[in-house]
Amino acid sequence: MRPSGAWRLARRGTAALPADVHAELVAALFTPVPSLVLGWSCTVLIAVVVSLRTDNLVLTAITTGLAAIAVARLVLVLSYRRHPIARGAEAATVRRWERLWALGACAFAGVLGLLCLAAFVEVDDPVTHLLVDAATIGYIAGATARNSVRPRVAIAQTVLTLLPIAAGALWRGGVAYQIFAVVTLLYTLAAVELAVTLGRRSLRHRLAHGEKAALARSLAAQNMRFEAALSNMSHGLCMFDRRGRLVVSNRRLCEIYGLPSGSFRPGMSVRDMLVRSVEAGNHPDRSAAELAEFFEGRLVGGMPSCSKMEIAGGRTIQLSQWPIEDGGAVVLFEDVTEREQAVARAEWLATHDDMTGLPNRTLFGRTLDDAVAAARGDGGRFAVMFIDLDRFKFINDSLGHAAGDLLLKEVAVRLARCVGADDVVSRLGGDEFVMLLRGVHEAEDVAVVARAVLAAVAEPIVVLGQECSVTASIGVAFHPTDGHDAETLTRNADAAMYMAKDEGRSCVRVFSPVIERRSFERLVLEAGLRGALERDELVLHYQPKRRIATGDISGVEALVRWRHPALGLVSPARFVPLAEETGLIVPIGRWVLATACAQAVAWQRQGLAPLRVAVNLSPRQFADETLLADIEAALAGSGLPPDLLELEITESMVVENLGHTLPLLTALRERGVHLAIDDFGTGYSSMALVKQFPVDTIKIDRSFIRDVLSNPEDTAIAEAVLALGKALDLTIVAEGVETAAQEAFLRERGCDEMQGYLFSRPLPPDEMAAFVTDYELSRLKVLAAGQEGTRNRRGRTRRAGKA
Ligand SMILES: Nc1nc2c(ncn2[C@@H]2O[C@@H]3COP(=O)(O)O[C@H]4[C@@H](O)[C@H](n5cnc6c(=O)[nH]c(N)nc65)O[C@@H]4COP(=O)(O)O[C@H]3[C@H]2O)c(=O)[nH]1
Repeated sequence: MRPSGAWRLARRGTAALPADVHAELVAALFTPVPSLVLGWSCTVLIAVVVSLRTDNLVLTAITTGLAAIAVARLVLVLSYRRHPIARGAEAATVRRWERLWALGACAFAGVLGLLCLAAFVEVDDPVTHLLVDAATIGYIAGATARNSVRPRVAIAQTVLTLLPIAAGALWRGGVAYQIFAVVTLLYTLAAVELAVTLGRRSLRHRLAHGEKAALARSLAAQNMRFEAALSNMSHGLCMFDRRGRLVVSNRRLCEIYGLPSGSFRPGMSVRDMLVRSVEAGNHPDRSAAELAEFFEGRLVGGMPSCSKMEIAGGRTIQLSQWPIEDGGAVVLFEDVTEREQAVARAEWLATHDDMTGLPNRTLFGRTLDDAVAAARGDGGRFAVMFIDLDRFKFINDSLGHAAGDLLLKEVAVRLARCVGADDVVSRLGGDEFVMLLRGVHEAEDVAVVARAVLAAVAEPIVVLGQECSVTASIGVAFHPTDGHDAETLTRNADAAMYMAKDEGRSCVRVFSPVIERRSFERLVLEAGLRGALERDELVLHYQPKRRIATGDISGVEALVRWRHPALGLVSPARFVPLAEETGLIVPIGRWVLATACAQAVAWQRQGLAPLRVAVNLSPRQFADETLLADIEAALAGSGLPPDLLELEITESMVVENLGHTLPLLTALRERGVHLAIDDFGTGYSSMALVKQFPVDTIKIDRSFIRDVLSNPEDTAIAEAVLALGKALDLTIVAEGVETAAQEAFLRERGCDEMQGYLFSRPLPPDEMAAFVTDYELSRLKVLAAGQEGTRNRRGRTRRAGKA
């Protein structure tokens, strides 16, 4: 059998002892005090008796020394009582007390031994010998027991006292004394063995006790750490035994369930715990019995599992449970409400438009995919409606993004009101919305929704105190005729929407092969437009205007064209809206201004009379802050006098941002540039506002001129604009005049100028110069012919008079 740790230590010296054990052993030497004092007193008393009885000087002297040592030891013991070895005392202190004790003990034993030896040598009295021997044996018996905790001291005392007795007995001689000496020696050996054995035993005992105490201390520390860890855990925790009884739980568990700390006590059943939780109002719609059924099955002997529990206040608690070896389980509770909400928010954001709350492109795509898949099974028909706000970019640019956002939010609310519960409205981004209309089969079904959408969007919207009006252009594609997948359907509805925009906006177009072709063309145009300026593919044509009363040319309008390498000469009606959307209109417009001004000067240099050149401005260009600088640069670069430049703007451009427009128009006017309102009658046509603008000319849109003779409404509008022009002393130009009858109508009502195919189509610069020259020549000829005719008539009259 291997010796235990204590046994091994007992055999080693002080240095190998743990400090606390050594301190305890040394402290044991000094207690109990009464037996000590009694032992010493008895020994000294017998020594005194022997001295008095024998009246021997040597014995008296030794007795005096013994008494002095006893007193010194008593002082030492009393001093120790005042300053006992404290817990955790330094090793040096312990060693000092041990040394002092050993010194006192050995001195006392040595002098006692000397007394015994002297008694045998000096006195021939068996009674004396018996007295000293009895006193010594008694002292040694007590000393061996007390000093066994430090066996070396015990052995030293035994040897120092008993060996002199044995030596004295031998010296005395005689059989009895010799037997006495031998017995004393044997007794010495027995006492030494006893001291060693007791010493080892007591050391073992103390070491074991020390180990136990250390273990207990470490367990207590571990418990404290466990308690601290339990209390400070961010998770709630509880442990159940195999009968489903609570073994331990922490404070956080009570916090999670809003219960006072200590509500869950060891020994409670799951059911008891759930009753507490139900009473606290955590489970408004579930009973403790229901909940317990759910838990108990999982707890005992269950598998590791994770589940979630919704509790009152919209909170979510995640429960993770693990079985433990003895058949019980540990359950961790985590309040995952915030995490769940963050995940839900992230998921929502990934699938919704944050601003309007509508499904975004991703979710709409998925919904449409599902609709396609479902329709594939039952051959169902549904429609995708693409909605784009007209002139939204202008509102955004002029009123600011905050206003634009508010407008989009309001539009989203209105669109949602136009559809049924099964339909979906989504915002794809910017001002683009798309709808999935499930319950529609015929174009007429869609038309009902489209009309509702147009009306809802057109209702004026007040944003940031400003009333705004927007319209919508709508494109529709049907499943399965216009596409068999989500992407194609959306793309074709988008193409139809562009068609609606091209055809005047605020209308609906259903996808068709024509639209498909146009949308392809649009893609081609979009791809080429960016480099058209650099590749020098843009050209200007000019259309002359004529004063109706006099017949002379009042000016020309510059109209841009794009010489597309594949599509030929592309009309501005097709690419200007595209340029407007992409912002390319700003550099294109800058080029038009510079080219038109330079051309006007070039014609003059060719010998033509000065012609005022009119240039169209687009909304985006008009809102661009470089416009004034661009105009000044065009005038300065060409040398054209400012009054020979006219800028054509639409009513809406002016009206929609008066704050920006009025100062700009005033600045242009101050520089002498002419201003004309184009397409008058198609927009706001607010007479009051026109009065405020520093404009020179109003152009009646050609859509009113086309049927001015046959459509009473168009007649009324044209007459009203002419009356307004007269009242405000503005020049009125009629656009799109194609017939002499239209011109006659306009002349009769006092229209100032006309522009249209009747007079001339837009012409390239050279042809324009030739046209003007020819026209002036023909006018001169007509004038000359008129004068010749007059002369001939006068001659005939004179001749007739003479006759
Ligand atoms: N049916 C018919 N049409 C006639 C008649 N007389 C003239 N037109 C057409 O009417 C348009 C007049 O220009 P607009 O109203 O300013 O309308 C212009 C203008 O708004 C825009 N545009 C043209 N050039 C520019 C430009 O340089 N910058 C900007 N921003 N827009 C331009 O494109 C529009 C269309 O220009 P165009 O295709 O050149 O079409 C021109 C012209 O060719 C007629 O008797 N009958």
